[in-house]
Amino acid sequence: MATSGTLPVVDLAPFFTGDESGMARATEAMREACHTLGFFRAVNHGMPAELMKRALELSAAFFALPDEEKAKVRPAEGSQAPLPAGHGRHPAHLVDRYEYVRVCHPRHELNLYFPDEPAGFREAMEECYAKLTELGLLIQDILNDCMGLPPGFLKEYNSDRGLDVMVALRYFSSSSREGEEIGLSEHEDGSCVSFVFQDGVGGLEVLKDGQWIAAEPADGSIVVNIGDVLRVLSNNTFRSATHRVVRKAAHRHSFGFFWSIHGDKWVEPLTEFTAKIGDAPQYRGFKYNEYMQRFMKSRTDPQARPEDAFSVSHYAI
Ligand SMILES: O=C(O)CCC(=O)C(=O)O
Ligand SMILES: [Fe+2]
Repeated sequence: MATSGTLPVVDLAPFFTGDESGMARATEAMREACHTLGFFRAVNHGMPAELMKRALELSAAFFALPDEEKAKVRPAEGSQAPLPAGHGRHPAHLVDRYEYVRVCHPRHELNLYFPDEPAGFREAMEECYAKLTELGLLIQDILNDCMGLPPGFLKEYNSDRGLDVMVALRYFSSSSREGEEIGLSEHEDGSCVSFVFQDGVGGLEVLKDGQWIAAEPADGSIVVNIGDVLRVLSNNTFRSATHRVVRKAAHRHSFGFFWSIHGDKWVEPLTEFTAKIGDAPQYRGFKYNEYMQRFMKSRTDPQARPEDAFSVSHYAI
């Protein structure tokens, strides 16, 4: 399989030109990547390279503002919002070293804290959100095929876009002090599927067979990874790989987009991966909200010790 850096590459161009045999090849490449690594690099994905570059530059300009400016879009301490939009930083007790601006769907009432500065940042974020949503729909359809599900199954199961979230991130440049190498600690994503585009600095790494492999930056491409929801639905056929970000000599900027599901949805291994093929389910079912709350708490709760970290294996049978 083609690789760029170390990730498998999936060329989505055929889905825009209608080339049937190209679509079949891309679907096969995606299936293989989801089975073996849970990560791939999408190219010709429909998201304009100019937009990604502009959004990354504007986010860098935002993060370079003095803290008083960034504080204007920071939710109040103790905000009750489930996913407070706006500016924030890694929890102080963690080894992680990053800051972020989180936005929900542009029409969502949680977006109370949306930066006005620098000029054009808000518009670029909204454009990215819209384009990533289109890409999410396309990838979801292809994944539906990869999983051998009835046509339109995932689209119907996951028809609510209210919990999707986009995050502009800045990881702080490395420090010479020991124990401070990490930008974002190792984790699996709680999404259905996640999307990342990044500047040229690098630092995203994926765990494969006990080895960290670098997801090197490649201009214009988007890193796509499987989250825990698809891992459970597919009864572990699709991998939701552990990944992390290590700090580099320069600040690193990236955008993450997390394609989620409605909080009331029930998540359990689908019969296509269990009864219909004579396999036992490897997870018991759960309501997505319950999982998400525990997942978020494990990543942000100041009391949490790393060894207490919650993961989807909590539901493993
Ligand atoms: O910034 C990145 O490259 C990855 C971010 C990530 O893994 C996450 O936010 O879950
Ligand atoms: Fe992640």
